Amino acid sequence: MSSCSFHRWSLVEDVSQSHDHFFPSVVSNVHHPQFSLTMAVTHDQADRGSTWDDQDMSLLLRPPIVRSGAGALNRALLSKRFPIAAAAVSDPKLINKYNKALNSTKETLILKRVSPIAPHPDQTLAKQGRKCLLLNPRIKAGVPDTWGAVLKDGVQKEELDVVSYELQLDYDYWSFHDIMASILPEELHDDIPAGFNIAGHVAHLNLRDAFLPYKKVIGEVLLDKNPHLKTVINKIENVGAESQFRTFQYEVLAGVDDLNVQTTEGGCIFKFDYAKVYWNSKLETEHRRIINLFQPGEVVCDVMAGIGPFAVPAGKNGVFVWANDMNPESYACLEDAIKRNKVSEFVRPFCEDGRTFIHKAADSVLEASQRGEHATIAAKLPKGARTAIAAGAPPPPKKTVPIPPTISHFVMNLPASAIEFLDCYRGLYAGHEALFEPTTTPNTKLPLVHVHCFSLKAQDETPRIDICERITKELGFPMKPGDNPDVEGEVTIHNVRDVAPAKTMYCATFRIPREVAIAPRS
Ligand SMILES: C[S@@+](CC[C@H](N)C(=O)[O-])C[C@H]1O[C@@H](n2cnc3c(N)ncnc32)[C@H](O)[C@@H]1O
Repeated sequence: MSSCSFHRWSLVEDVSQSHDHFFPSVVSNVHHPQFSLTMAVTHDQADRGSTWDDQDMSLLLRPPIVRSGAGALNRALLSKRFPIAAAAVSDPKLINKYNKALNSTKETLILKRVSPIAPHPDQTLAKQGRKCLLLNPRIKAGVPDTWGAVLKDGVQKEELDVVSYELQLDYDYWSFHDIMASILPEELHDDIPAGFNIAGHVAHLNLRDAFLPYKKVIGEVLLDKNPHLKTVINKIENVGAESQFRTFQYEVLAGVDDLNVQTTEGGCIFKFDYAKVYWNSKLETEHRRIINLFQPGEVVCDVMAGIGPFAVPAGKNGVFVWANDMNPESYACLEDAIKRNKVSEFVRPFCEDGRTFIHKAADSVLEASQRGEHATIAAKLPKGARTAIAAGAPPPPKKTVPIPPTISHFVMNLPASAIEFLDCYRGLYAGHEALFEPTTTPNTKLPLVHVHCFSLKAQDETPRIDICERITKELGFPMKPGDNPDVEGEVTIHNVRDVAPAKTMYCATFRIPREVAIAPRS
């Protein structure tokens, strides 16, 4: 019954504008078309016999519906008052005792970013330092049936008084998602933009057509709710379709038109103009996964290195990287990142077509090794050495790390077309088969290739078969899905991320088959 009265104010106050999804169980007594969804949830909750916990309360106190998303953002309209009850304590010293007690019975208002302890709603008493505890919305000031034992007891002892309280929540309180749900039409709620690509201070959206009428408001709210952002842009053309370097056309939705960003990934700093080079913060996990496959002292060839999110952190780990990108702007940023992150002993930048670079890299690594090129690194200091050096002891001699003759890994992250570069591995080590097992001690394996690609999003074997067929065609050697890339002809396929409802980005890893690597170069 208590929830009835609660419900009544909800109706009076909210129905015209509400999209409140959660009401107490008796809501099913009310006949209103808006409540059909509500009832399903409510009954489920009644069945579970649950109380209004933290999550329920935040879902209960929703912002008003302001369907003005296509116009200017009017922050003032996002303010709303909620009539709730509060337990006013007769003596401020009692506030902690009752806060604890009412909290344990879930009778206080538990709402993120809102303290349940507030000044007394009566201004005069508030000025005297009187305080109150905000209560769970199911508790009504004038309805003792809704009070629990702690409240009843406190009132009886005259230590508490249950009073009406107006809780005001405004634009600053609501989350981005709350505000979007308030502003956007209901049919868009399932797909409210989330998980943007963020580069430094820039958030990059890729809004579906249905969201375009609301794009400016979306941009503004995003800026308001993310103080570290200064610019929100939206892609206006298809990535890759217009630029071989994977840059894109954009419009600024909110904030300053400045795409010169600085960001960190893998413990390294990158500075770049986001309009001119490729960067995708959603690939951080994939970058880390691949980097973790490399051993210090190995050589990696990053054929489409971009500004170096694989290469530069790998270099920091003591991995030699031949890093190439055909985009001169990316090359310039890569050079900058190498210097900025002090990895020039390990990372070498190149700017050419990956197709020609693959053979050149194998040759140039071999030549560098034969010339005895190496990195010189500071030796790891034993415990206490720093103090000894500071006191005048000579520092330990630097360590020399030789460049090995062969490449251990090739990375090819150009998912739209990298598979089409695989024919370039034919003849990679033509005339140099003695560099690899079984001739070598210890056994040197042929390079692993990690090639990114797109294929169908599917749970079955379809994408794996599709990818292996495409690899087979380019290599001229039969390749099939498998678990162990050390078995010649087997390809392990890692699901990187979904990029569209029916399209997934994968990474296929395989060892270059001997026959392919030692085939004569054409
Ligand atoms: C998807 S981005 C990946 C960049 C980087 N590896 C990363 O993970 O962020 C692909 C890169 O390939 C470069 N690229 C495009 N065509 C190329 C080619 N033929 N040879 C070498 N690089 C190429 C682009 O400039 C772009 O930087």
